[in-house]
Parts: sequence; structure tokens; C-alpha cells
Amino acid sequence: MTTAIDIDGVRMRYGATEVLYDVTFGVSAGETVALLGPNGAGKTTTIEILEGFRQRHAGRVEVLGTDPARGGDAWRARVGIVLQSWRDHAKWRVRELLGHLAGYYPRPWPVDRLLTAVGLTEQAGQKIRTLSGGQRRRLDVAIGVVGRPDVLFLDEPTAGFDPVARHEFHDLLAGLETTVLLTTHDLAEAERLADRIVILDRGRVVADGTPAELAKEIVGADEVRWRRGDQRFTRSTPDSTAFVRELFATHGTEVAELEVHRASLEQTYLALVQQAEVAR
Ligand SMILES: Nc1ncnc2c1ncn2[C@@H]1O[C@H](COP(=O)(O)OP(=O)(O)OP(=O)(O)O)[C@@H](O)[C@H]1O
Repeated sequence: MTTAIDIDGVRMRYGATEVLYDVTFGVSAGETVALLGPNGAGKTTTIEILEGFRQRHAGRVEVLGTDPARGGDAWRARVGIVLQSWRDHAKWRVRELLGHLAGYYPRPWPVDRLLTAVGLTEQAGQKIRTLSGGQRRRLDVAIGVVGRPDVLFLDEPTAGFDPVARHEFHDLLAGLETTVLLTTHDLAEAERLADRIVILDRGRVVADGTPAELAKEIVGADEVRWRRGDQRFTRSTPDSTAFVRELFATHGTEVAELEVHRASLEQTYLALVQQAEVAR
């Protein structure tokens, strides 16, 4: 598979304070990866390096085959970025701003389709300063995708969204067919959207894999629940399939209300962060 984002051994410091020690991961074309980690772990700094807004001190970075530090206009047109709110454009109207920005790209989304996709059709004629916080964020997302980018960077895209807006945004992303790297503190969102999860902790990648792989590697056990007669049972097991096979071999049709639970991303994440604390 083609690699869309490749970041290898990246180090970065603000003044004398080192914040990234060794950030290494890749994202294949078409993949959605969620970058997770505690406050101050270095997620935004990493994204800003990938966007070409910050310089690294060491390491190699390529986005769509180009070092972002040297990306020209043609490269930039293929990269979508969701920045924090566009406060400078408060007097512009929503449709007007999107139409204006679309003009910079060779194959932009038709503005009305984009307005529908982000749920801003009703606000199309409003001035940006009159939008609610969540509507403003939807506009940020629309601005990020207006040029139909090949790679999209989203830094906490749904912060401040109500549950319906969040749901609609997830559908929007699922329909994009773009490589996506997003940061979020919403683990359910990460689990829903991401093919892979990369966890940063104090400037280092401490985990990288699918939610299922991470659950297996870090929590190491599934939980199996069942009922037999009046009695309810719960067991933790590293291999739930073998366990259930054995359970049926022993008790056959007496086994009822069987449930198998893989560790959620939230359990995995908390276990990992706790392990990192202990190792400190
Ligand atoms: N402009 C800056 N100057 C100095 N230090 C900074 C600057 N920006 C970020 N930092 C520091 O770098 C570290 C990493 O910050 P960064 O914003 O990348 O973390 P993050 O993982 O995105 O955190 P959060 O989840 O809180 O958004 C933090 O310790 C932060 O205080």
C-alpha cells in the first residue's frame, strides 16, 4: 500500500524544552489514524510538523512523498488542514468564504454539496461571527476539505459538537475517501473512525495498532459472561474463542446469555497510560 504519511525519529524542542523525543509512525493512503495521548503529549506539535507549520530538529518526515518543510503550492493544494476557528473572517458569509477558498483549488467540492455535507445549508447566508460554536467548527471542517485533499489533518475536529453534529461529522468523514490523521480526546470517536490508533505519551509513540490489537497487547484479556441455570458467571481470558469452545464442550445447551467483551479502547488507553506512569 502507498504510504501517505511517514514520520521517522522526529525530535523537536521549544527553546530548551524537548517535547518530541522519537516520533515514528506511518499512515497508508486511504487510512484513518487517530493520534491519542494525554494533554501536552505532543500531538498538536506533531500535526503542525506534518502540516509544514513547525520545524523539527531531527528525523525524517514525508507527506505525499514531500518533506512538508519544503512543500510548495502544488503540495499544499493536496493537503487539507482544519485549523482552529477562522476568526479573521468574521464578517464573511459562510457560502461566500467557502466559494472564495474553493477558487484556490483545481478540483474543489461544489460549495452547496459541501454545505449540505457539513450541515450548514441553513446558515449559508449568515456572517461567520453569528455562528454558534459548533456551527463554526463545522465551517472549520468544511474549509479543511473544500479542496478535496489527498491527506486531511484534523486537530480535535469535534470538540464542542453536540451529539447529532458529531454523528453527522463521522458520516461525512467516512464518505471522504481521503487519508486522515486526527487527534481527539474522545475515545469512542477514535474507535469509531480510526483504522489504527497511535498513542503518544510525553513525546514518544507508546502504542500503534488497531483497537483490537492494542486491546490484546495491553489489556490482554477478553471478558466472557454467561448464565447456567440460575447462576451467572464472568471470566477474563486471553483467548475467548478457545474458552467459549471449551465452555460449550463441557456444558453444551446449558450455557445461556453468552456475551464476549473485548476491552474497549477506553480501558486499553487507561491501562496504557497507567503503565507509563508506573514505569516513570
Ligand atoms: N509555542 C510553544 N512554546 C513552548 N512550548 C510549547 C508551545 N506549544 C506547545 N508547547 C509545549 O509542548 C508540549 C506539547 O504540546 P502539544 O500542544 O503538542 O500537546 P498536545 O498533545 O497537543 O496536548 P493537548 O491534548 O493538551 O492539546 C506541551 O508541554 C506544551 O506545553
